[in-house]
Amino acid sequence: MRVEFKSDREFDIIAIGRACIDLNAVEYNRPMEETMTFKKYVGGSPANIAIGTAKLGLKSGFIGKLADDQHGRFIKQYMGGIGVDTSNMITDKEGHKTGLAFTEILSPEECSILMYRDEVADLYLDPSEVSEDYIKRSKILLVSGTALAKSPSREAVLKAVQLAKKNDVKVIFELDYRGYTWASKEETSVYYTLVAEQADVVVGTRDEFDVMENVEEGNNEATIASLFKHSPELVVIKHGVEGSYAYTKSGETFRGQAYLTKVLKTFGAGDSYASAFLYALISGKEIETALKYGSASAAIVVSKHSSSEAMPTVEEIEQLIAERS
Ligand SMILES: Nc1ncnc2c1ncn2[C@@H]1O[C@H](COP(=O)(O)OP(=O)(O)O)[C@@H](O)[C@H]1O
Ligand SMILES: O=C(O)C[C@@H](O)[C@H](O)C(=O)COP(=O)(O)O
Repeated sequence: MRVEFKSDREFDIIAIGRACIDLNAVEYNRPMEETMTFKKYVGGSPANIAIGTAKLGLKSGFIGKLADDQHGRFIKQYMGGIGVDTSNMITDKEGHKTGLAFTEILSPEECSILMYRDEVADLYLDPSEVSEDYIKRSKILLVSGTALAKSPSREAVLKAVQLAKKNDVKVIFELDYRGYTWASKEETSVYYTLVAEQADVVVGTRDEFDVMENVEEGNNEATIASLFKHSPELVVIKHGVEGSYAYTKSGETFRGQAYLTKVLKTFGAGDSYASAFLYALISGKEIETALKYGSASAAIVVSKHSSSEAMPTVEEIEQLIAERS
């Protein structure tokens, strides 16, 4: 089965949410307390996806708010340089800061992220800064769940979703749960459910769907039974190295196997997976093939040091799939 997109759109994908900085431990396989050097990359899940899809040759754009400082300027310059349209990346004028994510790589399997996200510019995106003229030029609006964590970014995203639906732009909801940013899991559950029920495609890990449903140890069957009563036509549930499942409203289930690789760190898997999965869907590939693209892209990124800069090309993804078939 394939997902249909409007063909007459200038942009393939416009992402909305945070564009931040990742500071990845240069000396890894040790606790962060013993790490003295960090390498700077652009980060933030939706920014990583905009970059990942641009590297795959899609026309991508971004709606977000950047700090008026060196980090904000670096992010805009880097994303523009990769080919992401930055015309709707607004510069904050109220002194808010760029979000920072320090990554700890204790071992390839034990990674964690220490986030500095107080008063971050991205959560100050205002609804008045979301343009219908921009959104309606795209096939997809990619919404990051973290952008729903606080007002006014929350209302900006809700407005963007309304405008996307009005203009037949497919809404892809990446749950992207970052607990640190939210007041409570109850609150997350309310806003995740609100947007998931309006989205066309919902993507997340099993744990993230549990947060959305406000349950412990939920199951995929219950998740899809509930979501398919509403707008979603496709739900993708990721289970880490055990792979992923795609469920369609018409009743099909597809399984994507992870491609085992020499892992350097585990973060970046989700964003690289989403980039290549969406690339394949937009390119008209079957869902089963799109799962392979997502898994191969993730396998490449977990074997490298960064999330954004490590995003692969189509050739690298196709080569890995061919080698493993
Ligand atoms: N250690 C790993 N080795 C290879 N592929 C992986 C690994 N971890 C995750 N992946 C791939 O990345 C996808 C997304 O990973 P997951 O950990 O579920 O998401 P997230 O990074 O959003 O938490 C998985 O479905 C799998 O294909
Ligand atoms: O999303 C962030 O703010 C941090 C990311 O930039 C970081 O690279 C990361 O954690 C990506 O993780 P993923 O969800 O496993 O792709």
